[in-house]
Parts: sequence; structure tokens; C-alpha cells
Amino acid sequence: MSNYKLTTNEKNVLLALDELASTTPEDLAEKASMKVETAMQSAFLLSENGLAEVNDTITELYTLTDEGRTYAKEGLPERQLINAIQEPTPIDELKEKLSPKMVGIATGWLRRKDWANIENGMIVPSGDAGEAEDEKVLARFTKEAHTLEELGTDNKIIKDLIKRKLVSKTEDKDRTVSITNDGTELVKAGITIEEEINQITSQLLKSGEWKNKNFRPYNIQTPPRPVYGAKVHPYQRLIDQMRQIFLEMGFTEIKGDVVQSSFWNFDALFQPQDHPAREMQDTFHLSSRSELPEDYTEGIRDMHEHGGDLPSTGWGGKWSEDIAKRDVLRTHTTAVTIKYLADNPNPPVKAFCIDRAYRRETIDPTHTPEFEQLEGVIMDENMSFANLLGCLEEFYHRMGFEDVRFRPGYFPYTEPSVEPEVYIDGLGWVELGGAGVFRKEVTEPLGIKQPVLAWGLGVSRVAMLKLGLKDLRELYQSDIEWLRKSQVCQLKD
Ligand SMILES: N[C@@H](Cc1ccccc1)C(=O)O
Repeated sequence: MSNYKLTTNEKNVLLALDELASTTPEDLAEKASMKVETAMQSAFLLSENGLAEVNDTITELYTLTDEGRTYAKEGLPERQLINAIQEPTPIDELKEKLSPKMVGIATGWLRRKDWANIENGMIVPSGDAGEAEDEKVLARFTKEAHTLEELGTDNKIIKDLIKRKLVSKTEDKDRTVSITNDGTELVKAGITIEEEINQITSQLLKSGEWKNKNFRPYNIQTPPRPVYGAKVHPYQRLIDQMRQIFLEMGFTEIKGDVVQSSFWNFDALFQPQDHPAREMQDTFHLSSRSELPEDYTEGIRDMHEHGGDLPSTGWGGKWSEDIAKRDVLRTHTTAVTIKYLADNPNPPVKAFCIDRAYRRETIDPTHTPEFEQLEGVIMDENMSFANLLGCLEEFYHRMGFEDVRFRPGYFPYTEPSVEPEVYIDGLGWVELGGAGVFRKEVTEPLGIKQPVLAWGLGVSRVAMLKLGLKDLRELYQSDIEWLRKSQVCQLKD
């Protein structure tokens, strides 16, 4: 205590305690004109230094249950039954008169209390049914909760009543704060309350006044109450980070509709009309229909049916306008970039779209029917496959993945096609989406003359890796504790 300096709050609490000697937190707070929390914080600090004492006492309280309250008024079942008979009476008769349940409860207690005997299906009163101890206790309940002393009984009777579910027990925590001898002596020796500075201001610094001021010391040992401020969801933060990287790499962000015609979602991407991905079990089909864009319909039909003017055979067969008109929830954000390219066919184009896509997946730890994709396109003269790999590698490096590789892949709209993968310690190579150079079958009917590099990357996969999650669903239905503890930024090591 020797070099312990009291804060103004502590002094005020100590003075209040000196007057009250022993008190509740609420009364103490009122006396010291503080909030209860503030007063108690000081009280604890004072108690750490032997000037005050904080004691918690637990009082056991007893309350009547609903059933207990009824019996307290109308009498216990055994009382009601014994009052109903003067002479030996058949049990069945009583069951009709009172109720089978009541008689069932009563008979056991009649015998235990020696009020009656059961003989040949008859209840035979013994003639001596004075007020029992438990009845006296029940009668003493005059308010909501009582202590054992107030009920004037021992544990045994109360325990039986609790067992009969007529009384329930609760605990009341009481906190008292009192001053110690050391505390009283300190007050006697005299306590002066001086002005104390809690916070330094620029005014104090500029004027030099701070030199003569008394600063409130901090106790850095006291753990503060944790404060969970509002913050951006970890998944949103990662999405923002990815967006930022593409913006920094000179891309323009684009947006598109969630509902797309099959035309833009599939046909414009040279996906054959009988492609399995278009089936009901893979795609969310809507009952609505969209008009086809006049400028491109013919070109797309020719491309599908016979390869248009290209040295390509197309998919053959008959291309159906009706199928192309069917609306779907976009199964990939490639629907957004391809439409954007059709609207902006002149180079250079560098665009990306980070948004939600929908597929009929059965929900499990690594699949959800809604998920985010990071889509991008580069269209310019002399763009090559190598530029595509370089761009994606750069993106993943900026996301903090050191090892990136590309495996050959297949998509109906790109050639060559690749699947980028990153290396994760403990997991190995993890596949992260698709990419490639758009086929001429895709670009030609839309009037695009330059090569187009394109990719569609899985965003939630990256988030799982970055956030260390085992279950994708955590991203969408997050545990509140996890959210509270999640970092708002990542420290570079
Ligand atoms: N659309 C593909 C990804 C992709 C986009 C662009 C080019 C190649 C592949 C998918 O959803 O998996």
C-alpha cells in the first residue's frame, strides 16, 4: 500500500464507505454519486489494497410452486381426503368424489402421517389427524420468497416439499461492501480530493498547464471489459481485398443481373443446348422468359449449328430459340462478363465482377447453392495465354499465396483452358476455379476481334483457406463468437 496512490474515484468511494460502514453496491454508488459500475471498480481496487472488503453472500430462498400455492389454499391432498371421510370408505368411491390423481397422491401420505390405513380397498381413518409440520410450513408462506429461518423449519420438511414439487429453491446473491480498519484509519488521517486529469488535451499541452496537474494513474493490471465494436464481416473483408487488388491492377468493376436468360448464361458461351450443366438438377430454372438480343441471335445460331464462317463444325443439330429464352439464376458470373464484352467490343477491355452465382448443390461443408465468383476478362491486341497465367499468378501472389500452378482444364468456351491451383501447407494443391482464352466460336458472333483472356475463380474457397474454416456454411451463418474474435486486419509476418 505504501506507494499506492488513490484516484479521486477511490477517495470518494472510501469516504462514502466510511460513512456507511457496510453497504450494498447500489447504496454505495448513490452515496458516492457515481454509476454502480464505477463505484464497484473503485471498491475492488480499494479491496486489493486492503482498504475495503467486497463480500458475496448467497442466500437460499424458497418459493411455492403453482401446485404448492393451490395446496396451501385448499389443503394437501391427504388433508382434503381425510376431511372428506368420517368412517371407512371405499377408495373407488373417493376417486369419484375427489379425483383418481388426488387419491393416488393422498394414500401414500395418509399412511406415512399415520392418519389412516388402507384395508381391503377401504381407507380407514385412524382418528388422529392433527396439523402436520409440512402444513404449518405451507401456511407460513406469506410472500414470494422466504429464507429457511422465516419458515421456521428444518431441512427435512423443506426437502420433502421440494421433492413433492410444491416448493422450489432459488439462490440470491448479495454483495456487500465494507470499509476495513486500514480504510477507516486512512480516512481519519485525512483525505483531500484534488482535481484530477483523466485525459490529456491539446489545450493542456499547448498551455503547459499539464505540468501542474494531477493525473489519474492507470491500473494496467485490471482487465478491461471486452468491447466488440462493429466491424466488417471477415468474408466481406476478403471480398473487398480481392476487389481492391483488381482495381489496383487497372480493372473496371462491372455488375450484372442475377436472373439471366439461358442465352447469356449458356448459348453466348458456346455451351451446347444439351449440355448436362443446363439440366434441372444443376441449374435453377425460372418460369420466366427473356427476349433474345436481335443483333446476335442469328450469329449464335449459326455458330451452334455449323460453326458459322469459322473452320468449325459447331455442335450440329438444331439450335432452339425457345431454350435460349429460358431464364435461369446465373450459374456463373461469366454471363455478366460476356454480355459486357458484347456491349463493349472495342479494345482494350479490362473488367472484373465479384458476385454471387447459383447452382443446385446439396448443402454440405464444401458446397452451398449460392456462392461468390471472381470473374474477369482482358481483351486487347496481342494478348496471349502467357498473359493470362501471369495475371492470375500476380493476383494470387497479392492474396498471399506463394505457390501457384495451372492444370489443363476444359470449358466449352475457352481453348486452351486451365484450372489454377495454390499450394497450402497441410492440404496440398487446392483447385480454385477456371480460366482460358475465349474460343473464336464465342467472340466471333459478338463482333469481338481481339483475343479475350477470361477466368472465373472460386471466392469462398479462398476465404476458407484464408480464414482457416472447415465448413463453408460458416461464411454465411457465422458463429457470433468467431465473428467477435476475428481480426480486422492481418499482421504481416
Ligand atoms: N465459368 C467457369 C469458370 C471460367 C470462367 C471463364 C473462363 C473459363 C472458366 C466456372 O464457373 O467454373
